[in-house]
Amino acid sequence: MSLYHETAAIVTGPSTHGGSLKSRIFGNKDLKSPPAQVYALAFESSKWSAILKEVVENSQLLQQERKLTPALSVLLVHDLLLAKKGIALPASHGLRVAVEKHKARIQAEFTRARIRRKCSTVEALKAAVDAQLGPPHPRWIRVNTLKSTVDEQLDTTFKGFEMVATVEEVMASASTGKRLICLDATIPNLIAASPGIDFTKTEAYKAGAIILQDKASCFPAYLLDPRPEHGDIIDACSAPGNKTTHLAGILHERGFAEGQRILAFEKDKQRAKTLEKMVRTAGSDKVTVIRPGADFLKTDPNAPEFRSVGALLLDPSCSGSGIVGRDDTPEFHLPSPGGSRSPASVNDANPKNLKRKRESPPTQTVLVDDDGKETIVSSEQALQTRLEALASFQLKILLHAFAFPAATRVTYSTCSTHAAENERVVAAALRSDVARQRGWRLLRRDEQPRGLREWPVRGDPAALPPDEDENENGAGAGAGAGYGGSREALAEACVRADREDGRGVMGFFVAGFVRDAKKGGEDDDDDDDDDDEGPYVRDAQGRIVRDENGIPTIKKTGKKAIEVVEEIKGPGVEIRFGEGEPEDGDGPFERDADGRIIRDADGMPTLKGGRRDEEDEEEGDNEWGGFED
Ligand SMILES: C[S@@+](CC[C@H](N)C(=O)[O-])C[C@H]1O[C@@H](n2cnc3c(N)ncnc32)[C@H](O)[C@@H]1O
Repeated sequence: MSLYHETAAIVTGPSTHGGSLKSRIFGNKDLKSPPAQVYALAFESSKWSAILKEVVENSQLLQQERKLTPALSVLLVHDLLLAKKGIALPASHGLRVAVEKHKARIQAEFTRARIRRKCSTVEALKAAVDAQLGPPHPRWIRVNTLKSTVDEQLDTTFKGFEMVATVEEVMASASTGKRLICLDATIPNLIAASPGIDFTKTEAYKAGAIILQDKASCFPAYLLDPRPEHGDIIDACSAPGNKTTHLAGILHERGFAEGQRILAFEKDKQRAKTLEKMVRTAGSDKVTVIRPGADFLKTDPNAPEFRSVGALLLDPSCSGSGIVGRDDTPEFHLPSPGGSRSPASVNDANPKNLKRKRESPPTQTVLVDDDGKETIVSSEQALQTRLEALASFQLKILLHAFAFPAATRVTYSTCSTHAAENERVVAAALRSDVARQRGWRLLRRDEQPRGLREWPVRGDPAALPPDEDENENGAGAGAGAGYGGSREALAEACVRADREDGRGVMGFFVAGFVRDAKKGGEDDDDDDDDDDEGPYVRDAQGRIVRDENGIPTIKKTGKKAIEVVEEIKGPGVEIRFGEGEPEDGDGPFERDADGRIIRDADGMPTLKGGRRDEEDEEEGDNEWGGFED
């Protein structure tokens, strides 16, 4: 089968089978033609197909040449008009002859299509067609400080490039063919280069001195801001290793503390091999301990090996909806076999209309997450179900990280644009027991490293329900219930990147969490729950399940909390549920100045009035942690 027949089968096959165009082509073992050639023809023809459909229909090609199918006609006419070497078939091949016979008419229709779009040259038409794909993205190159410096790279890899001041100038060079670079103003050691330049053949790339990494993907390690005093750093979801090696680069510049390591978890053994290769090439293998096939969620945060873990970077699997070029293949427009003349669809070249087209929900989309799991999203409901499953896993990872006893910094990131995987996961994490007991809070914008403090694209407050603490003006009443402040404050602390806003980045989200090491550590009296989620039974969303009187059930015993309280409370202690705070608002036990329950040497709480709870001791139930959710 020829290149054209194979490509026609791909572009007309169901796009929901086999994932993105790239994976459908490169994963197709039956292809006879080189996959790269099939991909280039499929992609470029799709990009031009709205115009080519018009040309084929208006030239009546399909009526004249009955053996041509609509898909074949678009592919062949594409190469006839736009490929440097024309149709890639021998001159006597039937398909080539069938199209070239009508060359004059086809070219005349192409000229008419161009003029209808008010493009004075073919170059101008090409630029209009490229505009369909949104702003061109620069090549982002992170200089790996373990192996090189920006100055060294400017003198070698980027010799001959012209330095400009802004990324907008770099992006604009897509149409001029100039080779431009600029030093990024947000992330240290990051360079933006003109779109379309292939750096994978350079010596620096092969040696691991430069790493191709989108600017937004550099946010998490920079926000985590790892330092020698943080002890071991966990990268919980590491492969392919962009952020693992970035962490190593930052720590290298600051100087690793004696024995300080990066512990890199990767559940997928196959992906762990890529991680190993990347870590080795980047020269960070001596400071990185890779756990191939290890599930971060199965680690015991209190295990001695994690005693000195001070910071964790969490970049879990997500829907990947922010990734540039993952499934951005333009629609393939087929000409009508009947040859009805196309209306002069000038709107197809109007970038405004094209953008609207891209944004309108596709009839059927395939979500491909980092685990390679594909979900056909044919309805809003199917998308919501997938997002809920991802968000529940992402929240679990975050709460697990909060439980590491010495941890004081955590970053949570996704390459998703969905609030369900982003702001809402952050809000749910802040509402969790483990966050409250250990004192985790968001790293405010004014506390972030300068580059991200100044980065203007922030979280979306509208994506969040009002906080329990928030008054009707939207102002937060302070920490405590809910996520401890206003929606605006939470959103301001979150960092987003928008792939459509002309800053040349992929869609991304990151938030940082910090806590005071003294609160909720191993010795903290309040921190005696069964697991990360506290002592009460919870629903799938992590909310405490209460009965009609507002009474929670204790996980360990299966008893209603009131029954236990009845068991442990002494005479005269009145506890009211469902009306807010019991008694004076602090519960029945004595508390210290910081509000923590006072316990004796055996860990038993002391009831107000001085009585230690005997029955509780008899039951052997010393897990009681008060009334806080
Ligand atoms: C978004 S990717 C990470 C990208 C990576 N941080 C980078 O910048 O190169 C998510 C990765 O997490 C891995 N993963 C998912 N769940 C995991 C778990 N429970 N424990 C460890 N790794 C996990 C997936 O296999 C996938 O390789």
